[in-house]
Amino acid sequence: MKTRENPSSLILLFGATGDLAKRKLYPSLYNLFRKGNLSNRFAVVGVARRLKDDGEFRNWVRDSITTFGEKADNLEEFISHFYYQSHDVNDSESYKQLKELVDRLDHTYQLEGNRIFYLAMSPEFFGTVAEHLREDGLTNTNGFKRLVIEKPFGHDLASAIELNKRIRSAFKEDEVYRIDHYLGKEMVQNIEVIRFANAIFEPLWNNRYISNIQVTSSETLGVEERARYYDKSGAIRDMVQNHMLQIVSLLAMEPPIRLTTDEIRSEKVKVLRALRPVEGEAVHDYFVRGQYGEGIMNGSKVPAYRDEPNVPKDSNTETFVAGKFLIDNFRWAGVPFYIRTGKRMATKSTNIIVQFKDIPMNLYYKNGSTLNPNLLVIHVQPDEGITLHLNVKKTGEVLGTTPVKLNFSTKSIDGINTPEAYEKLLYDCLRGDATNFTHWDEVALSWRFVDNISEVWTNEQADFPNYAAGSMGPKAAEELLEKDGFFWWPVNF
Ligand SMILES: NC(=O)C1=CN([C@@H]2O[C@H](COP(=O)(O)OP(=O)(O)OC[C@H]3O[C@@H](n4cnc5c(N)ncnc54)[C@H](OP(=O)(O)O)[C@@H]3O)[C@@H](O)[C@H]2O)C=CC1
Ligand SMILES: O=C1O[C@H](COP(=O)(O)O)[C@@H](O)[C@H](O)[C@H]1O
Repeated sequence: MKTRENPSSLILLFGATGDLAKRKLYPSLYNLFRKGNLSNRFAVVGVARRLKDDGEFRNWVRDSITTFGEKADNLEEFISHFYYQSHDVNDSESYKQLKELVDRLDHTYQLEGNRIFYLAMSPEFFGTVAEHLREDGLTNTNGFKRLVIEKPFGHDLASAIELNKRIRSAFKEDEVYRIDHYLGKEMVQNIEVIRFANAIFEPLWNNRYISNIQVTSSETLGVEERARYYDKSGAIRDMVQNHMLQIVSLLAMEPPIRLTTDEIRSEKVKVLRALRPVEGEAVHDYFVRGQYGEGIMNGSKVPAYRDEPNVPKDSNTETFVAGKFLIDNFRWAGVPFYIRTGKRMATKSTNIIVQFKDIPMNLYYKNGSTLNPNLLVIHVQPDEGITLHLNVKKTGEVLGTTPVKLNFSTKSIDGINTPEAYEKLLYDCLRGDATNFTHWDEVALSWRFVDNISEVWTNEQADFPNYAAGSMGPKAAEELLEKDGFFWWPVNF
């Protein structure tokens, strides 16, 4: 057991009866516990409005783990650390009671005043809760205090600034852990290692050798039960402002001088500062939006976005975005970074394809044949690994070449499933490592970029739907690359 090196902590979880807590947070915490990555000195206080006592709450947590996680022998021991308070976060009086409970558990479990406040609830409450935590003395502690905050962090730059002000009235920047769960994914974390630990890639990682980079994050699911949130957000705010721009930052950043949180984040910030703004009419040249119509998926008919529950029949919200980013610095001048993401697409897949430039001259030219470009594919999900596409001699021929793939899969080397993103991020937070959480500067710069696009799209009614559920998005997304002489490589290439 590694428990001794892990700090004790009380985890105060707001939104304890919600979907995220049930599907991700309890199973992840339990995984940490059963692997010895959570100190035995911990307690979880769940907060939500629903009336429950500790026993009912523990049943809820147990159910969530047996349904969505992996069960093991010490599940009951784990669950005995859970407590519940029924509490409306707008009700000022409840925080006093909460403080009493927290102080009592602090003493019982010898938690040394260490506190993690996790806001797994609708963003409209983030500011209110943070302020109450300060006003009612919950943040007044001798141990560490950390605020984990779910996305979305604001709806645009102005609302993000406002929210940040409220949060910062109670927590310092280095106490705020803004979750972007893509930063917890194994292969997203691997981008830095692939780049900075391999002599064969680092010297080529620039505009002299790379022609373009493509990042695809396609989903097969539709909007599900989340239309009330999603229809006000759309894919640009839901996926591009955070996950896609984070991936682009990691792909484009300069090597940090050392692997500290501040150094890594500051290199990512520089990329976001170097993003060429896309505004006004240029939005139409650089970005494509789409909304799914009805279609066939897995042999069954699925409805159009506008026919999903709680979606207005004339919704102008995009469920698909493709875009081209240009990064105006010495390393990347002239190299397009293409991204696309959408719901109800043909396949669930996230991957990154780095396309290298053609060699200066083809010695193996035969009957009009061309050499395939070298590609480095980083498979983020569902498979995790990398594939390097090369050309080799075609056996038995003098001039013939054939493409081959060198494959690495994390499963083949580790033989186990890599931990779920939330498990890694919770672990980082417990240890006080904020590297894989987004700094305020990253959030602000991302909104600044995205706001220009949203503004144009909000003011123009789109001709939706423009792609069928089960396809890879609208035709205009293909044309975005074709006009630059490229095409989207297949996602599972
Ligand atoms: N679900 C997911 O997969 C993902 C979610 N997120 C983010 O996580 C956050 C939570 O999402 P999700 O779990 O899906 O949301 P849910 O709507 O499922 O859960 C909301 C939670 O907040 C509680 N709640 C609502 N109003 C109040 C109130 N006034 N006072 C106290 N508690 C309240 C609800 O409990 P009760 O009704 O009992 O009060 C419930 O526990 C959001 O920011 C979302 O964007 C991010 C990525 C993925
Ligand atoms: O943050 C979000 O991400 C999910 C996709 O996450 P993944 O880990 O399954 O790729 C997306 O469905 C959701 O709309 C968005 O809010």
